[in-house]
Amino acid sequence: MTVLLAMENITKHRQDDASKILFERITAEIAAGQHVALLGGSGQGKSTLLRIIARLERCDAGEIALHSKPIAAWKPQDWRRKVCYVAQQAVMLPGTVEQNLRTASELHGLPFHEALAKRCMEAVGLGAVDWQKPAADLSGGEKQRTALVRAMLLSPDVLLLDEVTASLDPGSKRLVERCLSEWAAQEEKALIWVTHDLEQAKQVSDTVWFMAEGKLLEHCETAVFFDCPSTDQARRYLQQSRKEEESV
Ligand SMILES: Nc1ncnc2c1ncn2[C@@H]1O[C@H](COP(=O)(O)OP(=O)(O)OP(=O)(O)O)[C@@H](O)[C@H]1O
Repeated sequence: MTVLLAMENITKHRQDDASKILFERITAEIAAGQHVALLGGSGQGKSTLLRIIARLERCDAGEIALHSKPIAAWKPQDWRRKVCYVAQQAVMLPGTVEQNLRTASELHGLPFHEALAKRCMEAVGLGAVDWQKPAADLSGGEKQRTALVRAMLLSPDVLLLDEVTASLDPGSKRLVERCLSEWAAQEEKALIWVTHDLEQAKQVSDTVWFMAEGKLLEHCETAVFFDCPSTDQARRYLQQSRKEEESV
C-alpha cells in the first residue's frame, strides 16, 4: 500500500476557547484507492479536520504530507488541486452552471473536459440541467451535485466529502454514491466521507476513522468497526445512531 496522504499528531484547539482542545494527536494515513468514512458525534471536529487536510484551516500542531512531501513545501494552489473539499453547503461561483464547471479547471490552468463534465452531470442525475442557467437559481441539491462534479473535474488525488448527500432525496443520493465510488475506483482516488448515515458509511467505505473525546479512537476496516468495535465509545455511538435511525 503506497501512502498518499499522511497525518501525524494533528492537534487543534477550539475556536471559541483556545485553551481547550478540539482534538489532539490524530495520526492516520490514506492510500490511493482507499475510501474512508470519518464518523463521530456532532461537534467532534470532523469538518474541521477535513478543512485542515484541505488547507482551508491550519492545525495548531502536527504534520501533514501528500506524496511524502510536507504541506508547507507545496504551493497552496497545487495542494488544493490535489486535495479538494466539498462542503455540505455548496458554494456556487457567480455566473452560469457552465461557468461554474469551467472556472475551477481554468483557475488551476487545466483544460476543461466538456464531454467528461456532461458524463459526470448525467451520472449524478443532472443530465437535463440547462448549463446556461444562473447557478444561483439551482436548487440546494442541484448546487450540491454541481459542486461535486466541479471538484471531480479537477481530478484530485484525495476528495474530501463533508455530508455531501445530506440535502439529497434518496434517488439522487444513490446516484451520487455510485458515481463517486465508480470514479474513485477507476481513477484510484482516495475519498474521505464525513457522514452521519451509517448505511452510507457501510456502503461507500472500506475503512472507518472514528472520532470521540477529542481523539481518533478507532481506525479499522469498515466491517470490523460495525461488527465488533473495540471501544465503549464506538459501541455507544453505534447504539445511539441506530436508535435515532429507528425513530425516524
Ligand atoms: N468557523 C468556526 N468558528 C467557531 N467555531 C467553529 C467553527 N467551525 C467549527 N467550530 C466549532 O468547532 C467544533 C467542531 O465543529 P465541526 O463542525 O468540525 O464538528 P463536526 O464533528 O463536523 O460536527 P457535525 O457532525 O455536527 O457537523 C464545534 O464546537 C463548532 O462549533
